Parts: sequence; structure tokens; C-alpha cells
Amino acid sequence: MTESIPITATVRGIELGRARPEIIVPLVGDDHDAVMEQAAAAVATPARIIEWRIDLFRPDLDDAEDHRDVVLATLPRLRAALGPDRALLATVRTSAEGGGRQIRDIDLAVLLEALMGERRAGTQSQVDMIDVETSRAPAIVSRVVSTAHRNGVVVVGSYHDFEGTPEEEELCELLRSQRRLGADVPKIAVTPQTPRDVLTLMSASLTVASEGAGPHIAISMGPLGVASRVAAETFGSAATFATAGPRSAPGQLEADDVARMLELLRP
Ligand SMILES: O=C1C[C@@](O)(C(=O)O)C[C@@H](O)[C@@H]1O
Repeated sequence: MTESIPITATVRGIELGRARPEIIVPLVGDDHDAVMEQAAAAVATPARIIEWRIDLFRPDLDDAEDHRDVVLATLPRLRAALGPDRALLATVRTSAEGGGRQIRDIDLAVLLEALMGERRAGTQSQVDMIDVETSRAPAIVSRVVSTAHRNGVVVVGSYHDFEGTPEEEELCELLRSQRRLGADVPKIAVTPQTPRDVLTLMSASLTVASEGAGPHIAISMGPLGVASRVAAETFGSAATFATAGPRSAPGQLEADDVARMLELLRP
């Protein structure tokens, strides 16, 4: 019997969806120096993907254009600090999904598009992956997805629930619908109220993984959900978020510990 080749999403030679789950370290600094300091700590861990939580950057700047200007000024320096082998995931988590910034859909689209830039032939966008919340206006999601794909940027589609864990079938459908919207890596992060909720999340992830449509990320947040962050490979999640300093969500563990756990828990 021949084994089917998994569909993967590749950034900087890192193949999401094949072999061991990737560790993603978030940078949550509120200004340039804090972000650069956290980036230095992140590159000293085994994480190969670094997430810049842009919604937490310069909260003093309410104006979308002022905020965009400082973000774009820091981007090349952050990119350089990561070196050629680490991928940069840019995330603007809106307050609607537990993030730090209240932003109009149109300003969000302009910011995400500016981050991806229009690359010239033979060059690479400074951002390798872009996070888009798939519950934003459909026109905005599709605009961001098209710009990303035109520029060779991998799209992470996001959904967060900080209150509870929907039913398994709903979780599966969320991941499938994110992929239909153009996400290369659908992602759900939900909150367990009971241990069984953690199983529900893992089971939904396993179901979707077995469909073989491509990589996805599934997280059960908070202290109860920690198992989901280290057992990612067993239930088919392509990546897990872990820290090198302050965390960006409840339940995240240190990247070095997670790397060890992923190795120990390899099926
Ligand atoms: O979407 C996610 C997942 C996350 O919420 C977590 O639970 O690890 C952390 C966020 O930084 C990231 O954007």
C-alpha cells in the first residue's frame, strides 16, 4: 500500500503539516525595544516560527495610520533579527477575538496588505505568514487572502472562543470553512470548561487531520487545555504556541519545555 503524501504549507523551508509540529513563539512587546528584546530571546529557542502580535504594539497610538507607520518602521529590523531560517507570522488580533486593538475592517486590510508589501520578482515578502480572523467581513478576508497568495504569503485563518468549546462537529466545520475561505492553515483556539472539552477539541482536530486537506492548528486554551499544546502531533495539529518570555494566551508553556515534550510524546 502506498502512503499518501500530506498536503503541506511551506515557509522558509519549514513544512507545516509534515512530521513534528512547529513551535510558534509570540512577541507581545508594546514598543520597538521590547519587541526586539523578545525576538532575541525567541531565536534562542527551538521555535522556527515567530509571531509578531502587532495588536499589542504601540497601544498609545490610536490612529490607524500612525500605528501602521511605526509597525512598518520596525518590520525590517525585526525581519533581520530573525535571520533567514525563521519564519515571521504577522498577527493583528482584534479586540473582538481577545486581542489588543479595536480596528475597523478597512484599516485592518490596509495594515495587513502593507505588511505583506508587493514583492518584486525574485524577492520574498518580509512577512512569511499572515493571520486573518475569518469572522471579519468576507470581502476583507478575501482581499487579504488574495494579496497574501499573490505575494507568496501563507494565510493562517483564525477563530477564538475565550468562553467555551463548541460541539465537535461545529469545530470541524469551522476549520473546513476557514480552508474554503482560502486559509492555508486554519486555526481554532477555544476554552475548555471541563476535561471533556479538551477531548472534544482534540477529536475535532483528528477528524479534520484525517481528511487530508492540509495542515491546521487546534488549541485548547487555559490551564485545563495544556495537554493540547504538547500532544499536538498525536491529534494532528501542525503547530503549537509557546513562550520565550511573556505569554500571549492562557496556558502557553515555555518553548524549551514544549520542544522537549513534543519529542517525548512523539507517536
Ligand atoms: O491564535 C493564536 C493562538 C493563541 O491564542 C494561543 O492560544 O496560543 C496565541 C496567539 O498569540 C495566537 O495568535
